[in-house]
Amino acid sequence: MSSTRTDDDARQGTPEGTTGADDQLTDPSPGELTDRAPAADEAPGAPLVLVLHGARGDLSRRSVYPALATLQRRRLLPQHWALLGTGREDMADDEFRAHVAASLEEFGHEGDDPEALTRHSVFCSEVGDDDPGTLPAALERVRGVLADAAGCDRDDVVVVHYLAIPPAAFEPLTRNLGRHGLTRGPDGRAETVRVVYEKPYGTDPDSFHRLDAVVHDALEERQVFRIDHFLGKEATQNLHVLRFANELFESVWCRDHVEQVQIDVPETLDVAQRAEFYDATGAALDMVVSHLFQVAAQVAMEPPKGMSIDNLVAAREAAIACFRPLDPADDVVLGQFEGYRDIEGVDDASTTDTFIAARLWVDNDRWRGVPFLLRTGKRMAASAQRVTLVLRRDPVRLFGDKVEAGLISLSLKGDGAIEVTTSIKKPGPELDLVPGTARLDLSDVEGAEPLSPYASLVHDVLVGDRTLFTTPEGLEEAWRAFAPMLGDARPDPLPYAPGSWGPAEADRLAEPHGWVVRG
Ligand SMILES: NC(=O)C1=CN([C@@H]2O[C@H](COP(=O)(O)OP(=O)(O)OC[C@H]3O[C@@H](n4cnc5c(N)ncnc54)[C@H](OP(=O)(O)O)[C@@H]3O)[C@@H](O)[C@H]2O)C=CC1
Ligand SMILES: O=C1O[C@H](COP(=O)(O)O)[C@@H](O)[C@H](O)[C@H]1O
Repeated sequence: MSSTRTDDDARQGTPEGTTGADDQLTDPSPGELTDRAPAADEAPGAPLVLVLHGARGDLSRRSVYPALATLQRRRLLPQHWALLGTGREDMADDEFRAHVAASLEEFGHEGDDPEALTRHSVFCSEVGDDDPGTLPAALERVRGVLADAAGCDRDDVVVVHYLAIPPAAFEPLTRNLGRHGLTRGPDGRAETVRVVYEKPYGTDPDSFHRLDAVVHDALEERQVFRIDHFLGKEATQNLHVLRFANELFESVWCRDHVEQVQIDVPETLDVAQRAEFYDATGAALDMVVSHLFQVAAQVAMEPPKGMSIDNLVAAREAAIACFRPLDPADDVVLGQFEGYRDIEGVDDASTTDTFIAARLWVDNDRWRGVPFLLRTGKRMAASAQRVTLVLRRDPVRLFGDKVEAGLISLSLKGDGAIEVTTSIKKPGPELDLVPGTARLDLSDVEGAEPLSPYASLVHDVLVGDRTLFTTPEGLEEAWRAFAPMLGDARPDPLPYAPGSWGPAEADRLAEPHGWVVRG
């Protein structure tokens, strides 16, 4: 998110703008770490220890190692760094390095250099309630080695704890990090220690409050980075640039010109790989209260006072504060795909939603009366991640009903794309109006070097940029708006055929235009 950083944003002694070396730790065993001299064109940065809790887990393999490999390849890691993987059972360093390499083999990208990552990697056992495990000692040793190599004080080494562990473990691990003195630097300063929380950060308002109280017992808010990876997507980051840097878009970004906003994430994906997690969660909790609400807020926000981190976060959260609590009776349709209950790990009588379509209202002057249509589900007809502003039709009606609604649409998938659909004259002898779409794939932009959401967000953590992370105030408002879905008013999920667009009742919500993503 560096394009929006300003000089006065807190950097907290971070390696902003550094160009990391690609091989400085020739033997990463704690106590034996060495470093090579930086090349002349490598800017120095604060050394970094990334402590990856849950290093053997699915998210680490699928997303975190590939993100680190990308950052390493793109020279976006600081010059001196190390990866400490943790787990409740110990593991030999060599085995861990093989695990990282195998993960990159499976989930990495062309050009990744596993060795450039594994030479920085060591494994240690997780901190427990009473037993500190091997982590605190390993951290101290690595901190010392990196400080020596960088020629800086041990106090200046930045430590990032990434909690890639099940959400139920967030509270106990946070307590244990505090208990074993891992939430502060050696000099007691908070600035050099950051903690990244995966989603979900609480599964209802109570668990959110409980977790946040534990987190704030152990950490200062500025140390906390709550990930919502939809905010890290290139196209999501482009939303406010598209709008605030271009009069063409900003001038129509309001109720006078926009008839509907659609945030649509249908997925063909099944849930069999994680049936137990999914059956306890469902589509609404998995996607809406987190990702879709945050993206809705990115669309709905008022122009921030400036482009600093604080201003952008405040603008996004002010938008969430205007979300009207969902009306489960009128504005929500839940679905469950046929055959879901036959999946191993799913309760035979499960009423878990695998689909949700919801109409969200944003009660402010800009958006009053404009429905924000949110939809997502598993086993649907197609996969897409699309934000669309459906524009009001030709106000002077010169062309009668021939004019299709104009669309401003962003695809959040992959590297992202921006599309504008307008009515045009079909070239030819007649005055035939047809819709025409201009599309810009963000990866085609000259000089573009798109980052995956995880690479982008991990990089932001390393440089201390909190723009794209959620805050307790914003989450509090998100839970307030979602709360009616947690009570007795929650509608029963309607059955839908796998490979379909969900229950037909969901089409009612998107009238009069209908869902833009239709296959
Ligand atoms: N997987 C994904 O694609 C996504 C995951 N997430 C989030 O990321 C986090 C991790 O998910 P994922 O990797 O799938 O989860 P896993 O179930 O794979 O667990 C990750 C690791 O956490 C450790 N672990 C398990 N239970 C505990 C515990 N009680 N205390 C401490 N450590 C524990 C285990 O390591 P060990 O046995 O070595 O201790 C395990 O390998 C979750 O919060 C999830 O919601 C978010 C988006 C996508
Ligand atoms: O967090 C989640 O997101 C994915 C979809 O996001 P993607 O960008 O990684 O495709 C979703 O499939 C999953 O259920 C949810 O937990």
